[in-house]
Amino acid sequence: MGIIEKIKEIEFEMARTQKNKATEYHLGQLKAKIAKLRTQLLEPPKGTTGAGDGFEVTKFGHGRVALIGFPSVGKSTLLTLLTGTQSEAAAYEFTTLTCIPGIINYNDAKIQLLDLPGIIEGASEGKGRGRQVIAVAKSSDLVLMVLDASKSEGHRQILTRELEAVGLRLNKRPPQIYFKRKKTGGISFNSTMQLTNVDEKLCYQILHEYKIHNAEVKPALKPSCQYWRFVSILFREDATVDDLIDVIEGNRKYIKCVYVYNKIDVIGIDDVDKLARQANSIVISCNLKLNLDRLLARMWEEMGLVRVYTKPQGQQPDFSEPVVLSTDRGGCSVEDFCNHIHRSLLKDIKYVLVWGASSKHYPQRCGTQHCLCDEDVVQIVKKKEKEEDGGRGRFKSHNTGPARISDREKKAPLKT
Ligand SMILES: Nc1nc2c(ncn2[C@@H]2O[C@H](COP(=O)(O)OP(=O)(O)OP(=O)(O)O)[C@@H](O)[C@H]2O)c(=O)[nH]1
Ligand SMILES: [K+]
Ligand SMILES: [Mg+2]
Repeated sequence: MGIIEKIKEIEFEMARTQKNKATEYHLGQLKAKIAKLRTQLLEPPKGTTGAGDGFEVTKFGHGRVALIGFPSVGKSTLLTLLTGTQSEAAAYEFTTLTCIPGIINYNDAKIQLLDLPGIIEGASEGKGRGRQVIAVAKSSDLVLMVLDASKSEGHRQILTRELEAVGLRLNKRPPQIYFKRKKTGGISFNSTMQLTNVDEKLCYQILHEYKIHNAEVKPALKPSCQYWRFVSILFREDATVDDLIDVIEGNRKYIKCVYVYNKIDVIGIDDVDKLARQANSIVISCNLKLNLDRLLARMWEEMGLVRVYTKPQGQQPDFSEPVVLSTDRGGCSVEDFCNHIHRSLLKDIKYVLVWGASSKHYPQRCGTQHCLCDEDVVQIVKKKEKEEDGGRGRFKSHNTGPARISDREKKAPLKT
């Protein structure tokens, strides 16, 4: 029996099993079984790397966004509109067959946008080009799930399920469960609060499930797994069985997702209003070029991008080319900023001067752990270098609290 058939069989068994206190352990075990099979399914066939056939696109710019959706929802039309790169759009399904990259220039940053073939139910099991598309989604920093506003709401659930099946978790943070394998010492199970979903017995049962798996199936694949009998687990929140399995599997990817409802030109205003009010959703029309600026602003926000402008000592800030950091990836502390410029810079730094929303006064003298905000200006003061004008920057005299550097100030010369 193939892996997919095995998954189907267990799913069938789960559907038949009543959900109650008595069956809770059995259901938990079945869930772990499915998770293990899905992980096996993700391993590329022997002798291949997994991607291939036009889907290998080099990362570029300050972040990567993937367009995921059913066929003919308008993904290619959207890519062409936002990036200027032509991606063929047509009224028939599966017009796009590979991954087409484009670049969005926004706020002095470059965002890589990827157009992809449409996916359908069963994509996670390899239907169509589902597996390749999902692999690209996993490599991105943000997923735009493009939906046809005139079609069934069920599409959103189907796609979410397909992505979940391969270990993608949308708009969710990793479970607060500490999980560590040990070489000796048995299993220690602790929690910082009352647990309502998982108890010690269920937890042991799930672990047991994994031990058996690793004894039977090539332990060489994951050498560390032979020690899974010895683990320490600490629940820091009232997590579920699914959360526990996610932590044990350890290969989940937590990605933000914005649901983009396209083609609102063909539905009524009441329906548009309903869709627009849903969480993590935005409504657009490619045909009427409606709301595309809002979509860009939303992408920027979700990616947590932060522009930092450098100001050399005694000179005007360089507003032409920011250092772009991300709060989600890599962080946006002064240390991250310095590492971005040059790896050896950090050890030479005495402190930095910061103007902008993150500083309490203008300029603020900050250490390397200070967190920077979008559009801050930073001057690096190295060891043995003298502080310029003793901090009497032009912003200081009329500072009234945290504020962004305005466009007017960017254009005006900065007195130093
Ligand atoms: N009414 C309307 N039609 C649109 C809109 N955006 C795209 N379309 C049409 O929808 C059809 C499909 O557009 P595509 O951009 O090819 O869709 P896709 O999602 O890339 O499709 P596949 O590559 O086949 O998965 C085309 O006929 C477009 O003209 C829109 O905002 N409103
Ligand atoms: K199409
Ligand atoms: Mg297309």
